Amino acid sequence: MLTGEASHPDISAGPIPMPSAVPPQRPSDTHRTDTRSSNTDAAQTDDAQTDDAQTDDAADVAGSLSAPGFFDTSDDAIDDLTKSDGKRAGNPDAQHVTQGQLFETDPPPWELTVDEDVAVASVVFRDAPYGPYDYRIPPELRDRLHPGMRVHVPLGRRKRPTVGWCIETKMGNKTGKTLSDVAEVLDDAPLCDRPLVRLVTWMSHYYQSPAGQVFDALIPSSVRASAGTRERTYLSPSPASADESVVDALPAKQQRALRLLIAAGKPMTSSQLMVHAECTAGPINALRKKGLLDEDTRREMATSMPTRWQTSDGEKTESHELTDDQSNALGRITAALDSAAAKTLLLHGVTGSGKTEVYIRAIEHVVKFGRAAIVLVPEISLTPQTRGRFERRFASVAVLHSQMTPAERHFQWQRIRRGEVQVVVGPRSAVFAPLPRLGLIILDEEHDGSFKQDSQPRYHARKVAYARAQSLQIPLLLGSATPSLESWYATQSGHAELISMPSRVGNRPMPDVQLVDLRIKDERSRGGAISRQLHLAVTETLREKGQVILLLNRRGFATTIQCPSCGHVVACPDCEMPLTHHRDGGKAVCHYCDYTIATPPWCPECRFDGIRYGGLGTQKLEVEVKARFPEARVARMDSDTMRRPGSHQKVLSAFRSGELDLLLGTQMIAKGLDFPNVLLVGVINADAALHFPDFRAGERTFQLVTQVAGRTGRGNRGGRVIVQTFSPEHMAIQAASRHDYLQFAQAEIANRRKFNYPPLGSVARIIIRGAVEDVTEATANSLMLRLESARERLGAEVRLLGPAPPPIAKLRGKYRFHLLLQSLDPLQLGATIRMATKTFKIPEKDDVQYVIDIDPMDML
Ligand SMILES: Nc1ncnc2c1ncn2[C@@H]1O[C@H](COP(=O)(O)OP(=O)(O)OP(=O)(O)O)[C@@H](O)[C@H]1O
Ligand SMILES: [Zn+2]
Ligand SMILES: [Zn+2]
Repeated sequence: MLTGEASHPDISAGPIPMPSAVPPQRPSDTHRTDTRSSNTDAAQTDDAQTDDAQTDDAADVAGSLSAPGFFDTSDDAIDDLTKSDGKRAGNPDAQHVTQGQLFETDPPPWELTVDEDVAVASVVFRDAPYGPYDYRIPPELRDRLHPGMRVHVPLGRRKRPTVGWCIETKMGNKTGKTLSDVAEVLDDAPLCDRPLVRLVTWMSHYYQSPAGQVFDALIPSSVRASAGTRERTYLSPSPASADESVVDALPAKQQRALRLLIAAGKPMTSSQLMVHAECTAGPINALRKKGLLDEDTRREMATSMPTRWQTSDGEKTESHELTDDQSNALGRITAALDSAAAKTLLLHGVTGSGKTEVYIRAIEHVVKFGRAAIVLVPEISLTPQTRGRFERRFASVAVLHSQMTPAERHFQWQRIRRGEVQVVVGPRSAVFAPLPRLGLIILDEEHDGSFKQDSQPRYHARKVAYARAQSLQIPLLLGSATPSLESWYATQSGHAELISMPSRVGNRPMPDVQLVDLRIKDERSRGGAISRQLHLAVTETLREKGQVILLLNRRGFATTIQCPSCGHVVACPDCEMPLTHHRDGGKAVCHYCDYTIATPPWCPECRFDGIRYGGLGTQKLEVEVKARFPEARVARMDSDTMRRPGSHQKVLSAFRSGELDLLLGTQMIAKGLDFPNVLLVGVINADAALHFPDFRAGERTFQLVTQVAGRTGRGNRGGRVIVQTFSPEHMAIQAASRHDYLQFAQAEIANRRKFNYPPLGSVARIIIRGAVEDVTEATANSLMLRLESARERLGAEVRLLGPAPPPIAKLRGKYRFHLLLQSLDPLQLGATIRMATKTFKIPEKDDVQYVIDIDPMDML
């Protein structure tokens, strides 16, 4: 039984298990949002803080909230997140023992004096990586300040008060020092509840990102800035107007307005009064000047929110009778819900097996008990189709998406927080939706790369969802036809429960996949991208009035612009990567930084007239398709054609209604689409991503090919797939062609085991960037030395690689180097980085920054 609040342990009660320090003395005002730079080491303070760096570092490592790895860690780590950790917090001389006695600490060498009568707030900041720092709460602020509110406090030598977030209030100053006072409380009510505050501190620790930045990711800026509210000035009669003789001496229009306002008995805005008194602003302003009106300015919620989304794309309301696979899956999910345990479930259902219906039924079960659910989807799947499916089945759905205005975002956030919403559907940031009675978190297409944020804090929504579900003791449901190896491995190691849906709804067969070997000359088409076989298949499909999807995962027209005479390749001056030629507008564009120039008509090096466009992008494919199949109605979908809000849904509904015959595009056409009349899917070049210098290259290729192949055979007319490749024998492509996830997963796990790559071990990456190449490299080298010595001091088993230039060795004018860390134990890995960077300083003149990326999803 899913019961009420009581069955969910209250994790909000206890203090946050992170050590506190006094405010730093040498802070920095010049911190950049996404990076640690030269002098940001705010925790670098006086006396005991640095006297014995080893004790201090180790205490920090151990006393902090341990970072749970994704499934692959001991339950102790999770306990840290779920339990109020009273025995640790504020008791720095306790013996902190984590895995394998690794971080046992000596008692600190100084005596502590505890002042029990002082009310203390622990505060974290945006640009101070360490902390929290303790401040005294003056008596007049004691009742007003709660965790989750912002405060103004003095920080180091800064002249102006700094904004910080209060994460804990407590009695007793245990720092042994005199604390500075909280200067001001900035919010009337907490911006997030205790469990979310705890999630922030966990994320800050695990991702090694300042907690203030994590708060910024958690709370929409419009909420922080209280956008969506507006100031309105209300008018009421002033005391002077009580004198009848004064009122009578007025011009007629002014009299009428004033009498009306007195009669109304409640304040009005001047525009309301103008309507009622049928006058212009003139008489009202005159009354103001005479002091006959009192003004009161208030901030109010703007009430009605316009929405720019259409809700339906013509699909009928559906409530299917469940297939056997679906009922079995639902049964196991409801069992998990009823057990009120923090179970992780992986729903592995082949494409078209009806996973969405299972999600909806599971949420119905949650809603029945007065609870709510979050459904995370890849941003690109936030189509009206997905949205409609949820909106038709639940009374109150909040859909979050990136094209919302700040006011809309604010409005939805408030609704969610007030408990008015049953289901939140949104991309990765929706994992933070402040639902007061959350009962289930779902990640659809859980393997999708968009769940990882590529700016600070570099979190993965799956891991954050896992942490949030654990802390609330609720189930986490992951769903995919091509699960990430992380989630798959969790089912093999007993950390997650596997639920399989091996067949399609209605027992439809999986589509036939045919591989075309592009190494064989006869298979390639002369001067084109479409092989003979694919050409034939498209022709047949169009003749049968079926629809076609063609996947090419590269936008633009030509991917290199090269001089055949001297060999010069036109490249980005800031990134040194080849520019891509875009035919619309004749532009050459850098796909890494958007640097754009007019495509040069001759070679900029040798002036040779006859520069060549090599490589294939979607624009060139579109030209070829239109030439080969002139009668077909074709649309292209990639991030160039889909810039305008709504263009995505426009093309998809045209395709659904049969106004288009052929859809070509990048991976955005590979996901989630459910169109029964698609009889053919063509993959133009399956190896495009296969030979990337990234251990996930095979996994990505398998996922992409399997997912796009899954777009066909979803109706009663069958479907087939043609995959063009230069590597037909590659395991990922072989497995995808047979729809054999298991074969792929087993072979790939074996590959990863050789190097302890995730999911077997953990990886972190540190990117160092700067304007001067050798200074940047020298910084990378000295950071490496620090990592080596931290590893030694901790006795941590961590492999260190680098520094080396990554594939993108220069980006936006900055040289880049990276370091890779690898370990079987995420705790040791995190601790090594923490110790190495804690006191790492880069001289300001070097202008070098570094970024820590825990569990990186790409190595570029
Ligand atoms: N029990 C059912 N009976 C009939 N049709 C169903 C049933 N369940 C789902 N469907 C329909 O089957 C189609 C496929 O379902 P859905 O899109 O949920 O599959 P999926 O597993 O999410 O696939 P993919 O991973 O490819 O996105 C949809 O059109 C859906 O309406
Ligand atoms: Zn040339
Ligand atoms: Zn560039």
